[in-house]
Amino acid sequence: MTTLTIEAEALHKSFLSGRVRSDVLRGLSISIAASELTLISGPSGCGKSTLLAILSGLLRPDSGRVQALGEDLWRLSPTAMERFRLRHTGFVFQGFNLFPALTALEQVMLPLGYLGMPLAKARARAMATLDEVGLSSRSRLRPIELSGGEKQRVAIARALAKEPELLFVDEPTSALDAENGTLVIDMLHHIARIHATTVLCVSHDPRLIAYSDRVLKMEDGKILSDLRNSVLTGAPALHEAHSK
Ligand SMILES: Nc1ncnc2c1ncn2[C@@H]1O[C@H](COP(=O)(O)OP(=O)(O)OP(=O)(O)O)[C@@H](O)[C@H]1O
Repeated sequence: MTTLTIEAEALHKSFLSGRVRSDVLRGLSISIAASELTLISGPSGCGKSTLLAILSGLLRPDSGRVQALGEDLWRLSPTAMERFRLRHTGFVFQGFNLFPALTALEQVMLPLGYLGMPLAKARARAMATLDEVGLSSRSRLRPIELSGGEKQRVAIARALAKEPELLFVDEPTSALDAENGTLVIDMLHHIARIHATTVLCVSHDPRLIAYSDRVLKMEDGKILSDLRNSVLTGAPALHEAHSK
């Protein structure tokens, strides 16, 4: 049976630029299954990042509802929302968002400190997570000493170390070359599989499709199609499940 971790209903979001209002999400509904890598793809400006921000508790929708891990997300108080994000979610962004002054190990330890984890335990966990992304030998280096692919892997380790149920990923490969891009995609797939993490990724990188369990295509503020990858069930390619 599929367990749903995120269910959103009738999301609307518009932005005002000067006097012009643009409707970015127009009554979008979506359900995300647990322990899968779901990819949201679609043309530039169609609202992918806006949707991700709303589903992850970073941006309030104008209307509609988001149920995440059983919580009615946008009814939480600001403090409860902050706690929810700290305990249950991890983020990976296109620009890595690493602190220039911190080593790879310190970057990964940081959120564990916010969670109140004792230093020795946080250090051991951070080292184990860096090892998992193939960077144990790079733990003492600062971002300036790391390649783009390595920086993104540190960002993944930082998000993963606190073992979040939900991992939100925005354009993880757009700053990377083909080899590093593929490595990062493979890693996200591995995380969903091995850690049973729900990974929700927005990207227009077609390489991500083959690694995703499900691909949702967005256009004009709505989900146009919902494709399930049947690689896991032995079939070779994506097939159309249904469209909304
Ligand atoms: N804070 C904001 N204020 C005004 N307009 C915004 C804001 N955030 C997003 N938009 C607009 O909303 C639309 C959707 O943006 P969004 O970043 O969600 O698209 P996207 O599909 O992720 O695009 P891309 O693939 O290029 O990153 C765009 O037209 C963008 O300019």
